[in-house]
Amino acid sequence: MTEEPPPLAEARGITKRYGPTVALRDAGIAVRAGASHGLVGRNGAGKSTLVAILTGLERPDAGTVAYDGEPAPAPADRAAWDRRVACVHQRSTVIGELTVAENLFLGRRPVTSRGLPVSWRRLRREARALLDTWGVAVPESAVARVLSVEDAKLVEIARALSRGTRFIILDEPTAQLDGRAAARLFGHMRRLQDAGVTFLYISHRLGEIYEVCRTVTVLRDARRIVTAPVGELPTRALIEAMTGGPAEPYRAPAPAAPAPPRPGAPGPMAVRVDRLSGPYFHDVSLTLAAGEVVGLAGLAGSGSHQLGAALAGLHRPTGGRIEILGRPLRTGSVPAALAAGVGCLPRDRHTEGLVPQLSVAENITMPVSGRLGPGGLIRPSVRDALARRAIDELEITTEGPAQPVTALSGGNQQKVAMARALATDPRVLVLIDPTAGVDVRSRRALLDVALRARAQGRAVLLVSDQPEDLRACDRVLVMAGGFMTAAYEAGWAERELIAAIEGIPPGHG
Ligand SMILES: Nc1ncnc2c1ncn2[C@@H]1O[C@H](COP(=O)(O)OP(=O)(O)OP(=O)(O)O)[C@@H](O)[C@H]1O
Repeated sequence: MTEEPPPLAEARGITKRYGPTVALRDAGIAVRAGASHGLVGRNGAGKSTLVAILTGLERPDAGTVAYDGEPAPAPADRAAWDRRVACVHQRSTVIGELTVAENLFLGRRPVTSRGLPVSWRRLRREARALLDTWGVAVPESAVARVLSVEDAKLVEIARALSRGTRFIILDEPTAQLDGRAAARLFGHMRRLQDAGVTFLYISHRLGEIYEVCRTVTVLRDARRIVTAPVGELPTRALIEAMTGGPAEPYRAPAPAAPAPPRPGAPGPMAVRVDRLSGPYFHDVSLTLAAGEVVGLAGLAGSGSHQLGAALAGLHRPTGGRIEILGRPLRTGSVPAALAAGVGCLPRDRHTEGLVPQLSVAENITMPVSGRLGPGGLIRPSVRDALARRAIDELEITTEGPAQPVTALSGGNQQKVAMARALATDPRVLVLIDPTAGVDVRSRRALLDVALRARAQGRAVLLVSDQPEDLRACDRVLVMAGGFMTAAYEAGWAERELIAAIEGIPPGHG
C-alpha cells in the first residue's frame, strides 16, 4: 500500500488572539496538492486570519504550519515563504504606474551571468515568456493602470508562480468582477490546475465554491466546523455549517419569484436624472420615486457604477441634470449631495468609504459629527449610542464603538460603511454593490436595510449585477456600454435579465 503524501499546506491546532478577540481557536486546514480547496465562513469567522498565518504574515499564539510535511520557514525569510505560497487579495498589489513587465519582476530584476541587471528589452522578453508559460494574454509593455481587474489578478498570479510557488490563495477573487469576467477567471484557474497549481479559494458566493472546488472547509466562530468533498455537502448543509442554524430562511429567492410585497405605491418623485453624460455613460435618463427600490445592473464597462457615484457627488458628469427632491443638484460634490439628502454606500470602501485611522463609532457618525453635541462639540456618549444602534441593527461583529475600524473583518467593515450611509437619515440612498464581500446571512440583513428604507419612504438605487440583490427591487434598469438599454418590472425571468446585462438584444438570448 502506498502511503499518502503529506498535505501541500497544513495548519494544525491554530489559536490566534487579538486583544480580547479570539480570531482562531484550535483551528486548522490541510490542503492536498492538485485539489482546489474552498474556505468559507461568515464575516469575522477567521478566514483572513488563517490566510495570514498560512502566508507567514501573522504568527499563531499556538499551533503549527507545515508545507509538504516540513515546518514552515522562519517568519523573516520572506523569499522562502514566497516559494511556498502566495495570496492574491481583493485589493490589487499591482502598481499602476509601472508596466506589466516591471510588476512581474518587482524587487528582483533578473541579472546577467556577470551579475548585472538585465536590459529593459530583455526584461520585457522574459516577462513575455513568463506570461506565455501560464497562458496570460496581457501585453507585457502595458502600463498596469489600464489593466482590467481580471487581468491584474492574472498578472499577480503569474508573478507568484514565477517566484516558485505552486500554491495560490485567492481571497474573494470575483468580488469586483462581473459574471463574464468571473467565468473567464474560472477558465484560467482550470488551465493552471491542469498545469499543477493548487488553489485555496475564499468566496461568499457559494455557487462558486461548487463550481471551482473539490473540497471545502467551513469556519464558524473561530473554529473549523467541517472539511468535506463538496459533493457531500449540499448548499443547505454548507449554510447550516456556516451559520450554526437552519438554512431555510436565508435561501436566495427562486428565479421568477413573485415581487416582494410593497407596503404602498411609490410616492412623489425623489430623483430625476435627465440626459446625463460623462466619460462612462451617455444621455442617461431615469426617475426614482420616494418609497421604491430600483435596481441598476450592468457589466464592468456599462457605466452603472459611475452613474450611481454621480448621484452621490463622487463622480462629475459633463452634461445633463440631476434633480433631488425637485431641486437641481450641484454635481461632482459629495457635500452638496449629502446636503441635498443623498446617502451613499460607495463601491470601494477602502478609498471612498472608511477612514482607517478612526474607530467604528467615528466612522459611522462622521457625516453627522457636527450634530453630536452642543456647538459642534462631540459628546462621546451620544456618538456611541448612535453607533451601538447601528451595530445592533446591522449585526456588526465588533468589540464595540471604540474599536479601530481596521480591526474588523472585511464584511463587517462593509456594514460600517452601510451604517455611515444611513447616518444622515437620507431621503435618497445609493447603494453600490452593497453585498460584495458579505456572507450569505448578512446579505439578507443588508437587503432588509434597503427594504426598510423603502418602507420609510426613501428612494433607493441599488447598483448590482447579482440576481439575488436585484430580486429585492421593484424594478430593474439595465445599462450596457454606457447606455440605458432595458427596464424590467419585478417578476422578470433571470435568463432574460442576464442576457440584457450581457448586452444581448432581446430574442437573441
Ligand atoms: N488586527 C486585528 N486586530 C483586532 N482584531 C482583529 C484583527 N484582525 C482580525 N481581527 C478579528 O478577528 C476576527 C476574525 O477576522 P477575520 O478577518 O479573520 O474574518 P474573516 O472570516 O476573514 O471575515 P470576512 O469574511 O468579513 O472577511 C474578527 O472578529 C476580527 O474583528
